[in-house]
Amino acid sequence: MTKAIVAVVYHSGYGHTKRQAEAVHYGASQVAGVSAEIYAVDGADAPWAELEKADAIIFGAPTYMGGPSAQFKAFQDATSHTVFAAGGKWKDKLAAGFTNSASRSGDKLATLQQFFIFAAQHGMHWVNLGLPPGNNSSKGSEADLNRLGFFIGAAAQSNADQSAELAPSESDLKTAEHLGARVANTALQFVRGRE
Ligand SMILES: Cc1cc2nc3c(=O)[nH]c(=O)nc-3n(C[C@H](O)[C@H](O)[C@H](O)COP(=O)(O)O)c2cc1C
Repeated sequence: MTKAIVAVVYHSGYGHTKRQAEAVHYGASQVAGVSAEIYAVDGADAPWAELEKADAIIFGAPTYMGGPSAQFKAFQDATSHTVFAAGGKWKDKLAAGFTNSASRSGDKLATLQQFFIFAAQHGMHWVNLGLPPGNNSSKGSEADLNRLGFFIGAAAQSNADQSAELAPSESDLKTAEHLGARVANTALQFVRGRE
């Protein structure tokens, strides 16, 4: 049976984005034939060998000051040496992204766009969220999948005064699961196609 490896690599300062990352990982792990892995990173100390083996890498970080957290950006910057200059080790892998922040927008789009550019620099193929926007009509609600209305990746919102046990919302976690499953299914298509 065809096997594909999907790696989730993320940073979380206070645990909210960790919960989102775990939901992405869970979604990927539910797809038959996929081995799903999850790694927390903080700067250049990262599982480079494991990431090189993955067919898809899903990037995640909280949005801090309108971009990925500095800890995750330091991980990204380290790939200049460990991945790019080392021979384009991530070329033709799949990529996707997710982010979480306190405000409903909070400039999360800037973080996801930054991940997209980062993936393109490595020659990776970007997988978008693939869900219609939720909660954008009189019949919508906060329980809708993709309630924040993103297309490029998965977004989550965590109230600034709530701990990671309470936020992000169930709908945001389900949206994250959807992204993980979508990337996993797409990774299987790519692996089968290459075979
Ligand atoms: C340094 C810093 C900068 C932040 N900047 C933003 C921001 O630009 N937009 C926003 O909506 N929330 C911002 N927040 C709130 C966090 O995104 C929010 O608390 C998030 O849930 C933290 O995720 P974490 O628990 O995974 O670290 C910021 C928080 C910190 C600590």
